[in-house]
Amino acid sequence: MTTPSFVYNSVPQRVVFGAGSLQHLAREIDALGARRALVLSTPEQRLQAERVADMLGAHAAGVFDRAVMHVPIETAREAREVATRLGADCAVAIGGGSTTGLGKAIALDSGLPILAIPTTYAGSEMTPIYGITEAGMKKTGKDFKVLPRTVIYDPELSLGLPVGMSVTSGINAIAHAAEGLYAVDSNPIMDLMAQEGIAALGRALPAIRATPKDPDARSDALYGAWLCGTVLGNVGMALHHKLCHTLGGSFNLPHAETHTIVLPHALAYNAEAAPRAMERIVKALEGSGSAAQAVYDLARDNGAPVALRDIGMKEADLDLACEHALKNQYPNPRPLERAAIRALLQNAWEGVRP
Ligand SMILES: NC(=O)c1ccc[n+]([C@@H]2O[C@H](COP(=O)([O-])OP(=O)(O)OC[C@H]3O[C@@H](n4cnc5c(N)ncnc54)[C@H](O)[C@@H]3O)[C@@H](O)[C@H]2O)c1
Ligand SMILES: O=C(O)CCC(=O)CC(=O)O
Repeated sequence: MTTPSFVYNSVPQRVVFGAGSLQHLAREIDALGARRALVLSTPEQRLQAERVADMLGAHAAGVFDRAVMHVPIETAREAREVATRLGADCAVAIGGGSTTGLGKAIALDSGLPILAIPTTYAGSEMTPIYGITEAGMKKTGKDFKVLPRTVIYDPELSLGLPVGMSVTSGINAIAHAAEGLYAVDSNPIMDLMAQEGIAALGRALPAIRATPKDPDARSDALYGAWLCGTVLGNVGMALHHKLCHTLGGSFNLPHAETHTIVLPHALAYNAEAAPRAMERIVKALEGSGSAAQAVYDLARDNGAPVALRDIGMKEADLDLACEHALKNQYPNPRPLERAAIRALLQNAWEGVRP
């Protein structure tokens, strides 16, 4: 096989990886040239945020603990005001995609550098993509100002991530890599990262289910999340991400669970149009059937939800979801066909194995 032509953009970002790597926080803040860090978290992770602020000592400007999913504009404004009032010259985001997303909303406005400390596998820390919700509509955009300058991946911080959330968050990460493998602007470097990322999560999730505090499995999962997040940040996403964005944004479905349920069906939809991508997914997951089945089995066998009806989606809303998904055209290996997408949504709602 000859190597195809491609464009690859490399972006400067520093990653510090390993159990206990949070101990290097002060050094990393110093390397950013920052003096006063505003620490961000959700209310649930306030204690972790306070620990981070304690480690920063005089370099902590304060803790803002009101991050919530999908970054409501009101929260973003409040956090921006707090950052200005406290004279922060850097934001430290400890948590999942919601907290990193809040840091991005501050950076978008002020250019403040972000140091991200991810504790889920969503992968936002590796992307220049931001999302802000205003008047019930989530808008996303891309700006390199919001890409965290430094990321500290410390698997010890995710030891307490509940098993259910670990599995769905891990499959959210797999979705980034899977769609990266058939992206219009894919490239061989991202393909390598995608396959390696899927394989790491495919190994890690069952191990986490068996032993939630297994340090090696947590480390493997975070490594996979890093690789998959990098793919999301570098190449364009397709039908699957569009569907999840619609289902999350318009029907208020939970983010990682929605990804987990929809991915097998989106892969089945694209299977014939993207055979090489499917082969790589099957290989990474050591599956015996199709890529769609391998992802479905990973979810089902590890206790994750497999049906949209089980996470609050109404059957009566499937037509509207289909309309939304067809509204804007976007690249996808298989053309967007109304009847087939409606069938995909029905299958995902019922939770049938593709
Ligand atoms: N911009 C991007 O590139 C990108 C990528 C992926 C996801 N996202 C966004 O991120 C959001 C979802 O992020 P998420 O799935 O990470 O969920 P989340 O950040 O909302 O976290 C879910 C819950 O888990 C808690 N939590 C996180 N880590 C924990 C830990 N180690 N132990 C115990 N509890 C923990 C959080 O405090 C929160 O209560 C969505 O809004 C999504 O759109 C953005
Ligand atoms: O930051 C966002 O809200 C958009 C990117 C995103 O959520 C990626 C995903 O669907 O996992």
